[in-house]
Amino acid sequence: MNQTSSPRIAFIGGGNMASAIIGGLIGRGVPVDHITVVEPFEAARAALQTKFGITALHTASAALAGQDLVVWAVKPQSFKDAATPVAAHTAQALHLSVAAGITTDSIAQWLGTPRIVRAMPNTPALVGKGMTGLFARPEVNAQGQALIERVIGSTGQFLWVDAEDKLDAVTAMSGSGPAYVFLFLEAMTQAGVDMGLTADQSYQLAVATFQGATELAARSDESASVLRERVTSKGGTTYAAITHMQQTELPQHFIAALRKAEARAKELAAEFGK
Ligand SMILES: NC(=O)C1=CN([C@@H]2O[C@H](COP(=O)(O)OP(=O)(O)OC[C@H]3O[C@@H](n4cnc5c(N)ncnc54)[C@H](OP(=O)(O)O)[C@@H]3O)[C@@H](O)[C@H]2O)C=CC1
Ligand SMILES: O=C(O)[C@@H]1CCC=N1
Repeated sequence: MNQTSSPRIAFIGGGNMASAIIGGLIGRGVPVDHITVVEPFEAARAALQTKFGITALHTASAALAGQDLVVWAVKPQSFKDAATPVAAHTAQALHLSVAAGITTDSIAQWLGTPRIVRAMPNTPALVGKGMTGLFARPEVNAQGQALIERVIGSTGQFLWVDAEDKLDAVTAMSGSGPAYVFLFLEAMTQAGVDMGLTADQSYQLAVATFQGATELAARSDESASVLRERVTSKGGTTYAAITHMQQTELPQHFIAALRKAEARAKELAAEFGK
């Protein structure tokens, strides 16, 4: 495995999450001919060709031999079936799974190797603003971890967790999190339209507000609650909105929703693991 030139990376599954990571890698200069994708779904193969100029394989083949890294980006329910034809060619590779819930014990059993890192990325990886939680099994050495950091680092930020089950919390937070933000954007846009703005104006205001507020939080030493209070003039407009949100227990509902996502990650492990 060469740490100085671009690694050879195979993706098993070429859907939404694989495309987001591939977009990040290509954006950071990884040559397209170092990326191999196995993807049975014709429309997904066509999308990879159009977006990245990648001709994906229909099924696993000897072309998978000699890869530095195999990235598992299939749905949790497809993982076990997908593993068998790939395992025959990739015993020497390091493996990186992004599948929600599926444990490295299950994956090690299916692939016949314990050299596995589990990751929970998110779709902003596509624009280099991803956030990925990582967990390495003890069998993955420092060189393997450095390769993962290089690959995932090309898609944005990452953090390592010291226990595998913490990835279920990461899944509920940053893995699923972009969908929560998009839901808020949809609701804010609808509110703007209801108040007489055009849909385009409302969407621009909503997106810019998230961008500005999160950038302010990222750069500030102050907590989110202090930043919130600074917007909330006593008896003013924000106060009216925040009071309604608190009285209707929006924060509690939001927290409960994230716990549902965490619980679902654990269910996926039980349903589709070994
Ligand atoms: N989307 C996201 O934001 C995130 C997703 N993840 C994880 O990433 C994984 C993929 O999710 P996502 O990209 O959204 O799903 P997608 O359905 O978009 O992509 C998965 C792709 O894998 C293909 N596939 C199915 N079976 C095989 C096989 N045997 N060999 C190769 N490819 C196969 C599917 O084809 P077909 O449709 O024909 O089955 C599909 O195109 C999941 O495990 C998910 O938990 C993690 C973090 C964030
Ligand atoms: O919804 C899911 O199950 C996947 C995992 C995190 C984001 N998407």
